Parts: sequence; structure tokens; C-alpha cells
Amino acid sequence: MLEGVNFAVAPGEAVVLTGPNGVGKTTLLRTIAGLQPPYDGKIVVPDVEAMTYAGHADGIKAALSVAENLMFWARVHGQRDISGTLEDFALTDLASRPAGQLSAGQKRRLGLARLRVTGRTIWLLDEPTVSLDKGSVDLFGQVVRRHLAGGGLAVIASHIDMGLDVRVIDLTPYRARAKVARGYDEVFL
Ligand SMILES: Nc1ncnc2c1ncn2[C@@H]1O[C@H](COP(=O)(O)OP(=O)(O)OP(=O)(O)O)[C@@H](O)[C@H]1O
Repeated sequence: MLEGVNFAVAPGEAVVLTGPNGVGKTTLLRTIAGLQPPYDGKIVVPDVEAMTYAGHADGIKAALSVAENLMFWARVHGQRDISGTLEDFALTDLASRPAGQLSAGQKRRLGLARLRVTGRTIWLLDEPTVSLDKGSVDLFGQVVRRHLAGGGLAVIASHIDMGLDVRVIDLTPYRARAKVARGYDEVFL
């Protein structure tokens, strides 16, 4: 799907992956996350346990409140304090509301807030700003900036500008070309 992609991200840095629908942004992120193996090539992650992946699904429990959802994930990762996260994602006033009653953008903010309570340093984010209004995009940009300032790093697939002053890699030129397999005619590939 992609070939010749080569980049490194140091602590404190982020990379934004762009490219048209279907180019392979999600596939690359999932491969980095270890959710699927690379067909070829090498992914080096110094500490697999330091990674957290936010895909298209928000991964929240509808029957639990906003605070209960966050507390669940905080505890899974050995954390206890969610107050800072509620504030960072403008969720404090919604803390006791069942997650199933949230609007799409509020759900997305809660889904992203899970990243912060994991305490993990390597964030892999697939279109994190979907459903977010301008104010929420700015808010999330600030969260990412603080994460980087604290020595975290991020690889983000996104079509929109989050106001981050980071490296952008357009995957378009790395689209793999079909190859002729031994014993097969190219017309059938
Ligand atoms: N499970 C799958 N089985 C077969 N093909 C798949 C599968 N998942 C994705 N693809 C194909 O792989 C290609 C890359 O998909 P991917 O989701 O990585 O693209 P993307 O760059 O993230 O796109 P978008 O911007 O639409 O999210 C697409 O052509 C897609 O149809």
C-alpha cells in the first residue's frame, strides 16, 4: 500500500500524516501501533507499553458517566486524578452526564480525553478532530502542545490544521505500485 516511507519522531516532536482518502494513513498508524504486521519494512518503538492509539471509534461506555468513563481508563493505567483532564477537554460541567447522552463532538472530546489519563507518552491519533468545532480543535491543539512540551510525542493522521507547528508528511508520493508477481500476468493484478 505504501512504500519508501521513512521517518523518526523524537520525544517532544509530532508528525502529521496527510494524504487523500485511502492512501494508507490509518493502515500506517495501525501498523505502528502493532495492531497489524507490516508487509515489509521495520517499525522501531523503544517501549511498546508507552503507546496509546485513538482510532475512529471513541471507545466510550454509553451507560457510564463522563467521569466514570475517564476514571475507568485512569485506573486501568494506574492513575487516580482525572480533574485536570476534565478541565483540559472542557468536560468538567459534563462530568456526571451519561456518555450516551453526549453530542458527537462531546463524545469525541471524551474519547480523546482517554489518551491523557493513560499517562502514556506516545500518542497515535487517527483523525482526532472529527466532529470537533473550531474551539474544540484549538483546545485539543493545546493539549497536544502540552503533551509534547512534557516530553511526549505524537503521530497524527489528519486532514485539518490543528495549529501545530510540526512536520507534515504527505503520504501521496509513497503510494505503492502494483508489482508483477512471479508466474502471474500484470493484467490480473
Ligand atoms: N480490512 C481491510 N481489507 C482490505 N482493504 C482494506 C482494509 N482496510 C483498509 N483497506 C484499504 O486500504 C486502503 C487504505 O486504507 P486506510 O484506511 O489506511 O486509508 P486512509 O488514508 O486512512 O483513508 P481515509 O482518509 O479515508 O481515512 C484503502 O484502499 C482501503 O480500502
